[in-house]
Amino acid sequence: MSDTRDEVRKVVVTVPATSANVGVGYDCLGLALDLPARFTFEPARELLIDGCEERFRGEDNLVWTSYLETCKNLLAKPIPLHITIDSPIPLSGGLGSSSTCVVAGVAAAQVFCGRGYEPQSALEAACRIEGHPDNVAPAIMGGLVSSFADAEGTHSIRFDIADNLAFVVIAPPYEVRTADARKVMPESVSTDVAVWQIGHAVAAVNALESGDAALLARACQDKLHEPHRSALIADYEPLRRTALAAGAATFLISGSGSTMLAIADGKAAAQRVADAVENMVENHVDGVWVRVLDANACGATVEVA
Ligand SMILES: Nc1ncnc2c1ncn2[C@@H]1O[C@H](COP(=O)(O)OP(=O)(O)OP(=O)(O)O)[C@@H](O)[C@H]1O
Ligand SMILES: N[C@@H](CCO)C(=O)O
Repeated sequence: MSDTRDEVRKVVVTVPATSANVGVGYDCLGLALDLPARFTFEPARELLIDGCEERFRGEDNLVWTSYLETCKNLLAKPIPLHITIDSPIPLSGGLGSSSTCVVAGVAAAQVFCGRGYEPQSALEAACRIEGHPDNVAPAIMGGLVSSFADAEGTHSIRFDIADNLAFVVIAPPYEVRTADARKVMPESVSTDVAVWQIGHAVAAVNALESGDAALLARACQDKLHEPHRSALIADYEPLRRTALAAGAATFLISGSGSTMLAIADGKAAAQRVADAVENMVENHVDGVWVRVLDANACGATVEVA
């Protein structure tokens, strides 16, 4: 087993927030948003983690465990690190906060093990740790990514997202556990639903790439998971009604929730949607976190000093 290299003084990994599923692409599609988490790694005498909540500062920190796992797979002895986490991504779930931690830990291990950052092997390692590609793939590659797995591994295909589309992330102040959101999924679906999903998913990818907001509105009509999961988000219906009435082209559950995502044609339209959901009088959601974001095109970046 080789030693990780101690001549690297500092590694800074920046990873964007991501929104998995994009409505009709359950467990396949994901897109990156311009809301980056920044992780700084410096060699230290012993593990030290700061910048995050106290409960995440121990040996079970996801950045650290992803770093250790990757060092092990690269047959390198891990060096202790001082990890500083600076993340604006809400923990309430649905914006890929765990994927940012996994990608950062994997990338840091590659650099400290002397391999240099390799996005393709980072993607494979991060998929193994996270268990599914729909957040880690866009977190690494940026843009919109469609993934599928076969006997040879995971294959991720990247698409650019049109500049005119703007994203409104709406995070209510409560969590939906992914395990609970997966429990409500049907065990099987009819051929009609499968055909509906395939046609709509292809159209949704085209609409996001071309910026055709009218097509996006038609295409993002999910029958696979959202009808079952929307009941788990207490404020889903009033938020959806308000966002669509204010001009959103479509309104989706981001990942497994509880965050929701409205997509609008242009920043001004997106801001109107954001203002409408923040200022709802009837059914007002106390503590809702709302941001207007662009798509992120470049994915994770790694700087080494
Ligand atoms: N800023 C952070 N600092 C430390 N740990 C974090 C941070 N953000 C996320 N985590 C880790 O990731 C876990 C959250 O993962 P979870 O999959 O439940 O949410 P998510 O990634 O936001 O949701 P989704 O996968 O649906 O987008 C936390 O419990 C913690 O272990
Ligand atoms: N595709 C996953 C994302 C959650 O991490 C789901 O919807 O359950």
